[in-house]
Order: sequence, then structure tokens, then C-alpha cells
Amino acid sequence: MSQTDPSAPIAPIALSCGEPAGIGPELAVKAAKLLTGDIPFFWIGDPRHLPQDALYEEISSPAEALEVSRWALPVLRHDFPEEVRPGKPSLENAQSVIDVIRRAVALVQSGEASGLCTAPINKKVLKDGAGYAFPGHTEFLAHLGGVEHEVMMLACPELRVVPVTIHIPLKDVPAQFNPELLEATIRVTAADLERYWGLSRPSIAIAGLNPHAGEGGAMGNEELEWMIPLIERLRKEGFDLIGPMPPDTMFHARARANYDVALCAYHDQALIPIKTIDFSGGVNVTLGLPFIRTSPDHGTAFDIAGKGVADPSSLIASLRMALDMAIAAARKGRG
Ligand SMILES: NC(=O)C1=CN([C@@H]2O[C@H](COP(=O)(O)OP(=O)(O)OC[C@H]3O[C@@H](n4cnc5c(N)ncnc54)[C@H](O)[C@@H]3O)[C@@H](O)[C@H]2O)C=CC1
Ligand SMILES: NCC(=O)COP(=O)(O)O
Repeated sequence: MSQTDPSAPIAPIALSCGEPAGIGPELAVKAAKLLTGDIPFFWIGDPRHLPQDALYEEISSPAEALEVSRWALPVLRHDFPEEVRPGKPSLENAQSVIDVIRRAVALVQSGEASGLCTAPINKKVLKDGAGYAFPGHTEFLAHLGGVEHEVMMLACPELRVVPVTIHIPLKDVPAQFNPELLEATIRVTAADLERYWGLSRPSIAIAGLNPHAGEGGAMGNEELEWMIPLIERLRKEGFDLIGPMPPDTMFHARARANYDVALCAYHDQALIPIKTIDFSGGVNVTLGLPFIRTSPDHGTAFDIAGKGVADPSSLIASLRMALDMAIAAARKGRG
């Protein structure tokens, strides 16, 4: 099954297990139970890591998930060296977590899966246990996809946000938030909002770096020195850009209605508003990749792992977004 053939049924979504000591395995089982095949997907991981009462069935190829997902969680088996204790990650399993992501990407690239949804990982465990050299999935997936300008976007029904710089210390933001990076982020974001969401000239709001967007140079100069000139140049090219906007006043309900996406200078400027507005409905999606990737907005939640109380809403929203993106890509005749 190929995403490039619009008449072919959409292949299932590949769900990587993520950190098995987190809530990922529990969420996969809950999502399968609630969805009953509505969004065909399969889980790649070690079945020993699923909750004891999990309803699952092992499959030998992704295509089998189209049927199996109607009554059970389809599992493409990937054996890990260690069993897990919920909330207690094992460094011995770190390499297998990375291998599962690679395997899932290969299945999407071959067309056997129509998109990738990733359950959360713990970056430090992967770094300490397997020398993982990336700050998260986003940069690893860009590496696997061979792209230079990947973009992290988080979306819920009320808001889309993009952190232009991602997982870097706050002290490094002013140097790394620069005209080249902002311009590349604008281009990738606009292109993928059209490609997957049909927004042909999306309205893009750009947050200032400084309080009050610098207030005319009284509280910082980046807005005057390079942000405004860049925005004016790209407007002449046809981009619909608003800003630089004061970051503290651009996320209330009336302000949000004026744009399709907000580009923010750094991680927390973007993620605090969206996780506050809709923690359970938020989806993390990587733009600019040659394949589809979504993820829940939350992390591994070690504090509640194994307790049976984890909310699968964000995972379900992520699976749904991946499927919708795959359908949009198939309609356009490209993956
Ligand atoms: N896509 C990914 O791989 C992501 C990974 N992470 C990683 O997760 C780890 C933990 O990060 P934290 O900042 O503690 O955030 P977190 O999202 O794991 O937890 C924050 C709080 O929200 C609760 N929570 C999270 N998801 C929930 C759910 N589905 N249902 C009910 N309650 C839920 C947790 O119990 C905790 O109290 C870190 O290693 C971080 O890097 C964080 C975000 C995304
Ligand atoms: N704060 C978002 C996050 O940690 C997810 O990162 P990634 O794994 O999607 O790169």
C-alpha cells in the first residue's frame, strides 16, 4: 500500500512504544479499546511491557492491523532486553527504544505504514543508556529523513504554536533565534499548513523575543534590528505575517482568532499557552519531514505509570491527526 496511490486504502499508523516504563504502553491499549479500528494503528514494542490485562494480538505485518485493530491492539513484536517496572526506566532498554523508532520510520518510508505516531521518550535515559545524540524525536527524525529544517508544531482545536528554537537552554535563545532560522521556520510552516491542512496562505503570528515585543527598543532590540525587516521582506513575497506581537497578549481567545499559527522564540513561550488551554487535546507534529509524524503533547508521566489512570485523549488526537494528514497527502498524490 502506498501513500502515493490515492485509490489505495490508507495504511495503518505505526505507534512506537516510547519509554516502556512510562505511560505509553497503557495508553496504546486504552486507545485501541476506545477506537475499535476507527483509526487503524499498530504498536511496535515488547508485549511484556503491556498491562497484564491488555487485549492485544501479535501481527507479522502492518497490513494485518487493518483487521486486528477492530478488536485488539495489534502488536508488531520488538523484544527488549529487560522487563520494566512502571516509573523505573532501565538504561538497558534505551537502545531498543531508539531501534523501535528507527523501525517505525522504515515502515512509514516503505509505505507499509501511512504515518508515525510516537509515544513519549525520556531523553536523558536514552542519552545515558545508549548515547542518544538528539534533544528529542524531532531532531532524530529530521536526521533519519535527511532534512535540514524540521519544525515542531503543537496543535489543539483552539491554537497552533511553533517553538522556533526548541530544546536549548534559555541563555542560548538570543543567539540561536536568528533571521535564518525564523525565515526557514516560516517557509516550512506555511508549506505544510497548506499541504496537510489546506491553508493556502496561512496567517502566521510571530511573537517578539522581548517583553512587549521590545516596546520600540525600550526593552530589547531584536525586534527592530532584524525581526521587523525580515517580516516586511517576506510579506512582499506574499506571506501573511503578523508581528512581532507582544508575547503576553497574543494568546487570549480574541487574539487567537486572528491567526492560524503562532511562531514563538523559545520552547516555553509556545508550549505554556497550548498546554494550559488544552493539555489533553494537544498534539505535537513535526513539519518539514518527508513523512508524517505526530505525538501526544505530554511526556512519560512516570509519577502515574502503572496506576491505570493515564488519559489517552492526547494519544488518540495524535493518531487521528496522523490519519487525517495521511488522507490529505494521499489526496494530493504524494506522501
Ligand atoms: N514526545 C515526547 O517524547 C515527550 C517526552 N517528554 C519527556 O517526558 C518526561 C517527563 O516530562 P514532564 O515534564 O514530567 O511531563 P509529563 O507530561 O510527563 O508530566 C507532567 C504531568 O502531567 C501528568 N500527565 C502527563 N500525561 C498524562 C496523561 N496522559 N494522563 C494523565 N496525566 C498525565 C503527569 O502525571 C505529570 O503530573 C521528560 O523526560 C520529557 O523529556 C515530554 C514531552 C513530550
Ligand atoms: N516539549 C516537547 C517534547 O519534549 C517533545 O519533543 P520531541 O520528542 O517531539 O522532539
